Amino acid sequence: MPRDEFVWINKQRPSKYFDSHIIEGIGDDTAVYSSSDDFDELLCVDTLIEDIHFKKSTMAPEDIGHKALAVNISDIAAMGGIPTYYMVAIAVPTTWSDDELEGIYRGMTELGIRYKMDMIGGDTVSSPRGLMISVTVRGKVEKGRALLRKNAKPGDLVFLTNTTGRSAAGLSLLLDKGRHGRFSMQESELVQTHQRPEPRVQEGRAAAKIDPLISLNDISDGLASELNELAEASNTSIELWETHIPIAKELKNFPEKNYWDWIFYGGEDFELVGTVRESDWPILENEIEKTESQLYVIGRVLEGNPLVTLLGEKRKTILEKKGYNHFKQ
Ligand SMILES: Nc1ncnc2c1ncn2[C@@H]1O[C@H](COP(=O)(O)OP(=O)(O)OP(=O)(O)O)[C@@H](O)[C@H]1O
Ligand SMILES: Cc1ncc(C[n+]2csc(CCOP(=O)(O)O)c2C)c(N)n1
Ligand SMILES: [Mg+2]
Ligand SMILES: [Mg+2]
Ligand SMILES: [Mg+2]
Repeated sequence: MPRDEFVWINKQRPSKYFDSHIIEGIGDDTAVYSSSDDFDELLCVDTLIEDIHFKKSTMAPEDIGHKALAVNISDIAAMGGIPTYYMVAIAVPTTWSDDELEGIYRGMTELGIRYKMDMIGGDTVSSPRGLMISVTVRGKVEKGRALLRKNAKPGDLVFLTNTTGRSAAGLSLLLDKGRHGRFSMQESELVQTHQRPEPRVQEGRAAAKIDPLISLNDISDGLASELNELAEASNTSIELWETHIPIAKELKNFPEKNYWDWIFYGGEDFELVGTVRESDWPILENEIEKTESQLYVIGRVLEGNPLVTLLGEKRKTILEKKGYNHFKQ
């Protein structure tokens, strides 16, 4: 039987933590620990590997640098936090030139500057095959206000920023034509979403204003997978309403018939999905209006076993946790 990434990680979870300052260890988008009277610290690490997360044919060096930092900033956003510092570990094969490495750092630094983040260290090694870049990001959030997955409560509305499936559609185009291929305007939008995801920090900060605290997750492995994680962490059941799921205009015009697979299971959207009490919905809507993002209600949290279901006009289907799973591809 193939291993499952999530089952495996759960097995590594220590039964207790020595340090009483740890608020959340393994199990959310970032670790959370208390540091001062005003702020809690957030810490996360995500890694990109050549041929798994990118190929030279799908991403320019600048895109790889941007994305390696962006996916981590996205985890800070998913906690409602502000990113502050980062460290970079890189393993480099001889097949990568100095210019390409400069490009990676250019893409990363440009994004870091936009968020006023400081790069404070890292590590450099050689690699026998394939480039690896692993970024560790530290962030902060007002004391006791991290937006944990377990905050979802029965009765909450499920919300999503913008649309999903665009990154997977962009990847499909890139695998087909290569990054120097000819793309229509709409195709270029999809490609851009895949290569340069924009972390939703402003949106996470907007969500963090709501009291009591809401639940939030960023979408790396796919909408279905992330909602299953929310359901598991909060011991609730989640029902999605098919007619409420937003479909990006670029997907509607896409010749590919089955964009629903990309929407639910594609991954790497780095949008935010969460749950909010119905009475707080207008406040969230008002706060998100101040950002560049659209906000959609896509379902409701119910009591019951951790499960994600999709209610269509005629039928009800279970959305399995079958997004991207590193041990199952
Ligand atoms: N090898 C590992 N050892 C210990 N803890 C891990 C390991 N891999 C992941 N974790 C922890 O498991 C939890 C879930 O990690 P995961 O990487 O799935 O979250 P994510 O970063 O939100 O998702 P993604 O990596 O798909 O962007 C986090 O708390 C993370 O720190
Ligand atoms: C060349 C190429 N092939 C496939 C993919 C798709 N992909 C890779 S990892 C991942 C999930 C998120 O990763 P993680 O769980 O590490 O955050 C997805 C959707 C890609 N980006 N590039
Ligand atoms: Mg995450
Ligand atoms: Mg991770
Ligand atoms: Mg992540």
